[in-house]
Amino acid sequence: MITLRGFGKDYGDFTAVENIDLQIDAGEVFGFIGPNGAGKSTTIRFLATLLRATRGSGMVAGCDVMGDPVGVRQAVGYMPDNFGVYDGMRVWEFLDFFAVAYKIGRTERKQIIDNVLELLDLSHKKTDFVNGLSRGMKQRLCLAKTLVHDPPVLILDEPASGLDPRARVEVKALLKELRKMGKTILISSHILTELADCCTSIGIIERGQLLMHGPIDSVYQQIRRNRIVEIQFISGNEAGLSILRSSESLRSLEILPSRVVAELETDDEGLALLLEELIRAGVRMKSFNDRDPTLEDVFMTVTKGLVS
Ligand SMILES: Nc1ncnc2c1ncn2[C@@H]1O[C@H](COP(=O)(O)OP(=O)(O)OP(=O)(O)O)[C@@H](O)[C@H]1O
Repeated sequence: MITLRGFGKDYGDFTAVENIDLQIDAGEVFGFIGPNGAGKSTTIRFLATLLRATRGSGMVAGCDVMGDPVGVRQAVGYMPDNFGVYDGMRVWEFLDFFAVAYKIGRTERKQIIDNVLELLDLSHKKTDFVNGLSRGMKQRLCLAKTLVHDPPVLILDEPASGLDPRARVEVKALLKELRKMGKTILISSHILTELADCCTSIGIIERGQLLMHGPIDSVYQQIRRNRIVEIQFISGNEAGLSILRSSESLRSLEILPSRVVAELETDDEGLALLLEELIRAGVRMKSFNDRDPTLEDVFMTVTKGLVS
């Protein structure tokens, strides 16, 4: 549904995105992850036909991004990272404005607006002024406007940024609903945990380079050779830390107030030996937990060496 071939963008002599190759299949929810300034919005704005590529090309729903921008716009619902509205615009007028832009007829528009408002739980705000809505509701309204022309592809730039936890949960639930409706979704975020449970695949971008991408399970597996162990000491902390530090398999060590998080390049046997060594040295622990990597672990592992 979305393909990038050698996409790159320079702003003057600054390279914001190098050469990205990417493929997102129909029905996927692709999480585009990277810190501020990594090149997410630049890539997204290209796919939304708002920016020309310096090199490479892209296809969305069978339409060439640069050769057939009108076709791409018809296929895409785009949510920018920030959006403005005219003063004095009511919720239904905002949606009507976009529906007219997509050349949807008057009677059809009324029905569509009611449907998307219902889907996004905004029916009761239909005649309110947009500027009077809470941030969470504004984000939902912006999501609603991406749906008015029923596009197969949604491209959402940080849809949950600045929202409180409850509103973020609502956005996630909506994404799941939209996926069930068969939409292909590209969603960007710099908050990793935000995307962990709603994506089917992810791409990690850092300084304009796509460092890794693929189905979320295979990305986890690729870093699975590094084990993340959380240890809670009761006593013998110093001896415990010194054993960890002298372990050849140690890749990183994070000392938190409540626990120690060690990343070790080892297998089950290696972990068992380490645990034995700690116990033999008299270190007392209330937990030694080999936990599954989180999206954050994936990100830290993948970007290692590139993030200064
Ligand atoms: N119009 C522009 N002119 C010059 N530099 C730009 C322009 N737009 C973006 N950049 C630069 O390109 C780089 C990538 O920016 P981009 O907005 O794509 O990153 P991002 O990953 O979306 O970050 P954020 O999460 O902060 O939005 C940044 O260093 C940014 O300063």
